[in-house]
Amino acid sequence: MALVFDGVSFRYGRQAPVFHTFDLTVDAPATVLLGPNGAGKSTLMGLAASHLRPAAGTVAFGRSRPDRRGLAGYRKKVAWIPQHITPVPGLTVREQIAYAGWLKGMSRASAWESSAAAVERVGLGPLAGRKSHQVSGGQLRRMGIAGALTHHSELILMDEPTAGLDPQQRQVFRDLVTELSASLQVLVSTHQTEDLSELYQRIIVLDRGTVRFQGSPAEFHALAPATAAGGRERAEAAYGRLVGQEI
Ligand SMILES: Nc1ncnc2c1ncn2[C@@H]1O[C@H](COP(=O)(O)OP(=O)(O)OP(=O)(O)O)[C@@H](O)[C@H]1O
Repeated sequence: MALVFDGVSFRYGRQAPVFHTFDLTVDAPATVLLGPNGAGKSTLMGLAASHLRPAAGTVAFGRSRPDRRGLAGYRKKVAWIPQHITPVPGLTVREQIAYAGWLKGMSRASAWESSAAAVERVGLGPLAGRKSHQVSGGQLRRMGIAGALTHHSELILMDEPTAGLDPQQRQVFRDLVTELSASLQVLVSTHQTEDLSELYQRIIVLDRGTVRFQGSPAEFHALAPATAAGGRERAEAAYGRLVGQEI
């Protein structure tokens, strides 16, 4: 299914617009969003998550729209995993995962039942009974993903999911993105260039509210000079050509 921005304009208060009649279609199983500080990545994620409202234009996921009538249905399909998930005091990891399903309109019983598979899928089975305030930042983010899986999200938005994680937790996340994108869609904003071609079918480079590049990892790497060697070096060189700076 496609996440479509059609003629979207957005500004914070009276500041200059972050997006002006912005068009974008995101339809690959796994897409990565790159861009320098202030490019508009978080704003784009906020609009896609329906936490921010465009002043003009529309955002849609398939036939679902975050308008007054469709908002609850849209938020069930499109899940947003912020960098910082807040543990709910007193709840265990599995209870908080089930709670996420209940918040999206599932019955307690079906949310609890559905959370069993979700907790295993993100590798938190051994921690299911632990209080959610007693797990690490990376585990909390995986708990957020399990909540999205509990209510059967079809698109998961992840804002800098690996920021601040150690190499082992980053690898856990990379494996999870690959596994998730086999059955649903993921859109990840990141500053990490490692493994782009292994993880994502589509790369988008955003700069000052404009799409500078959208294409496959092979097309992205082809922008790098022939002298650039490995995958990461090619990605950084390609990015530098597009936005005039390093990632
Ligand atoms: N809450 C806010 N209020 C006012 N201006 C904001 C707010 N959030 C972002 N901005 C501005 O909107 C523009 C886009 O910011 P945004 O956070 O979307 O970029 P970003 O690509 O996510 O940057 P970073 O990589 O630094 O997180 C920037 O000029 C920023 O200063």
